[in-house]
Amino acid sequence: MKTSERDDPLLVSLDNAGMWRSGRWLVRGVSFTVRRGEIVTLIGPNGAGKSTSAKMAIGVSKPDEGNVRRAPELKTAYVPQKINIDHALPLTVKRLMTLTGPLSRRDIDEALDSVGIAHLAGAEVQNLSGGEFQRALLARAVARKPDLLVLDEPVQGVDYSGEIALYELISEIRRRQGCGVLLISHDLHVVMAATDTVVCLNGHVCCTGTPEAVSSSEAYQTLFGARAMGALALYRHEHDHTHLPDGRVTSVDRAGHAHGRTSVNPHSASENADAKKKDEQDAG
Ligand SMILES: Nc1ncnc2c1ncn2[C@@H]1O[C@H](COP(=O)(O)OP(=O)(O)OP(=O)(O)O)[C@@H](O)[C@H]1O
Repeated sequence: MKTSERDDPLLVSLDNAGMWRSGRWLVRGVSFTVRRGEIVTLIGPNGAGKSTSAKMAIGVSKPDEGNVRRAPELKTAYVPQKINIDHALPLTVKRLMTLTGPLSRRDIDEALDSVGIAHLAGAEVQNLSGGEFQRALLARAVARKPDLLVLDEPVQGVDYSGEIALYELISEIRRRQGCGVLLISHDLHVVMAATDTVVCLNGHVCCTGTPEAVSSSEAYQTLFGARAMGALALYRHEHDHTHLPDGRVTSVDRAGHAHGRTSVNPHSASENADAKKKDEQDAG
């Protein structure tokens, strides 16, 4: 369902949010919303401000301009990009679950079961595979039954088939718990198909849109397998603006005339290698 058609309760909304640190704008003009039951994916090159925007969304960081509004008593769970674990100390999966706060045995068992690793409760965290580790982190987050689940690069260190399985799991968690999901993706072009809204960041919101499943692409079916077509979607976006040194952007209309304003443009998803090349140039 498109975001505009939704009337589910609003969990968080960013309105022109910006953060100033170390003498520069890390991000500026960031606006998006996440509603209950909605999956919003932030994409963008390294350093684009994805984590910064997610941190403003959950209230870990305060915006220096603009507004961030959260639903009253919003319960968020955040799975960060990096977790420092001292591998010199033995740590079981079960213990990892309660490192940041107590949980009942039942909640632990249910959460591990829901992500398919109940059998690894007593396993040492340092021996887990990439996919198992990400599942353990997910279990720790969902055990607290959040309204908003924020996942920073949840498929890192996971191969494509593991990535597809994790995306299916995230969709299932959203369906079962009815929470909103804010996902940060490491990939500029492939997002989980269940994503309702993609927000492309590059210091500001470059564009937003709804991804469409690419079922006709033979190349992608070969690359990811038929099952992937249900879980992944390509996201094509065109950048039609120039970045200004103060963090603002100048948009350019079809006739090539420049306008000094922040641009937010909706685009649809489809396969396009040229767009990929252009994004990588923009990212540089
Ligand atoms: N507290 C801070 N002080 C100064 N600069 C910061 C701070 N936090 C982040 N940055 C910088 O802000 C920019 C955006 O960082 P952020 O982590 O949000 O990017 P990202 O899009 O999540 O990147 P990646 O894909 O590499 O994880 C980076 O250039 C980063 O170095």
